[in-house]
Amino acid sequence: MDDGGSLYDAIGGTDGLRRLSDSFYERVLADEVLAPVFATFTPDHVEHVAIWLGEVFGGPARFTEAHGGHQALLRSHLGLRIRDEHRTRWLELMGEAVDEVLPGQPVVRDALMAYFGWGTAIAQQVSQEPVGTDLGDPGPIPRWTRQGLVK
Ligand code: HEM
Repeated sequence: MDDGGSLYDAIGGTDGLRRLSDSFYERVLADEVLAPVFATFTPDHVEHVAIWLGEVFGGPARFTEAHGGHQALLRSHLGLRIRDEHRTRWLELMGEAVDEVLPGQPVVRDALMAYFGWGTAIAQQVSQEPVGTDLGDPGPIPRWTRQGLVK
């Protein structure tokens, strides 16, 4: 079946994801709802998010190999106490970033936003637990295609 290829390729690989991550963080840091949540932001985040998304969307497993894998990602969100309004705003700003970086690609947009809807719910849930919580083994980093989560 022709499934249109990986989302990673559709976005333009790691460079495309860097552009997406850059555009997103520019918006976050200028946003009065989210900027305070990202008070510990450093420029490394842009690259780390691009690497994470690359692995999720079918690119190389670089987050697993060099950045602590699924568990490290979950741990980054511990203690943030993300509220509904934060998550809603996160999704709005990511939607704007997708529109800027990938204009005129509604099918890819829908697939990305479906992942972000799913992933932000997990981030919000984990963020209610205090820093240092033992998360156990969360398993490998999830993979997401145009058909959704790979089971
Ligand atoms: C699909 C959803 C999400 C993904 C893929 C994601 C990805 C990431 C990644 C890769 C990092 C680590 C950055 C680094 O180590 O440099 C990170 C950290 C962070 N994320 Fe998320 N995130 C998501 C949802 C959210 C949401 C909904 C919020 C809040 C509204 C949020 C707030 C933060 C903050 C504040 C940090 C920095 C924590 C620190 O200082 O280490 N994230 N996120």
